[in-house]
Amino acid sequence: MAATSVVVLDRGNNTTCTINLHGATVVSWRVNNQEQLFVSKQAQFDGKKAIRGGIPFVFPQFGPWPYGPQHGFARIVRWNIEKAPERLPSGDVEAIFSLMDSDFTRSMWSYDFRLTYRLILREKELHFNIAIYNPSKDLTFSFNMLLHTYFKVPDVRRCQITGLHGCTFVDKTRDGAIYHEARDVVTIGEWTDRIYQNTPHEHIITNVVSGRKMRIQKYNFPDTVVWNPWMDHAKDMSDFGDDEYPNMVCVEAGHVSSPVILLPGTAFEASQILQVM
Ligand SMILES: O=P(O)(O)OC[C@H]1O[C@@H](O)[C@H](O)[C@@H](O)[C@@H]1O
Repeated sequence: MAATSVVVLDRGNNTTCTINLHGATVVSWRVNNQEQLFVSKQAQFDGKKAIRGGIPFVFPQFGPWPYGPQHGFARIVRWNIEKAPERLPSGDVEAIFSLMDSDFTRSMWSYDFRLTYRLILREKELHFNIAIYNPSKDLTFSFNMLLHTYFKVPDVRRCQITGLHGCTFVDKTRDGAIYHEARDVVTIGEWTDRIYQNTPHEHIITNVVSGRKMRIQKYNFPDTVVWNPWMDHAKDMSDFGDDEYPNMVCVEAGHVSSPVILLPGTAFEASQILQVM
């Protein structure tokens, strides 16, 4: 892809965030030169499919979709730069991306919409503010949305995820059966694909890169999806190495168990903060 397809937020001190306009996918977040996100060595950047890793933006559908591609169209279309990276008085760096309906999106989903995605890079944090506006005078639409974050980890088997105790979850590895999470912390040792529902605002993942912890804070994202394809399902993906599954965990803030219903002339906002602890 052309160099202009990538936008870099540079806070200094080797702390950067790189966004590929294809899907407004965050493809790198470095804190003091340490990469925090996993991107597969086999990820494709040809602008044809979603980028395998980083933070793909899932909208307006989560999962298979009869009218379009899995996880919707937002991750496979080119977004606009609404505001190029700019340093704030605090020293933090902000950029804003946007997406609106086009012939392509209306061929799958016949609604007008305005989506803005504001990113702020702080010293050890990355902030995500999302707003979706329904400009119609009379049509209501509904959608799902999710930030499909791939965290880089040295060994997923050593990670613990907090904040899921007591939550119900849909287990996609067991035909969508519903269970109750009894564990204080969730660990991963097999193919995992779960939609935890009504989760709290905060999760912590232990043993991410450099043995540190990652804090996830989320607002207006009632669900948390936890995914790792493990060995067998890694093989099913052409853009994911067979041996890469130990080095990633997806912990995804989403609004996916129930749709967001957006009345004409109204907006929906959601946000996430990632923090290296
Ligand atoms: O291969 P995709 O379309 O990027 O999806 C990856 C995974 O994304 C997860 O969020 C889903 O829960 C999984 O079911 C899915 O396999």
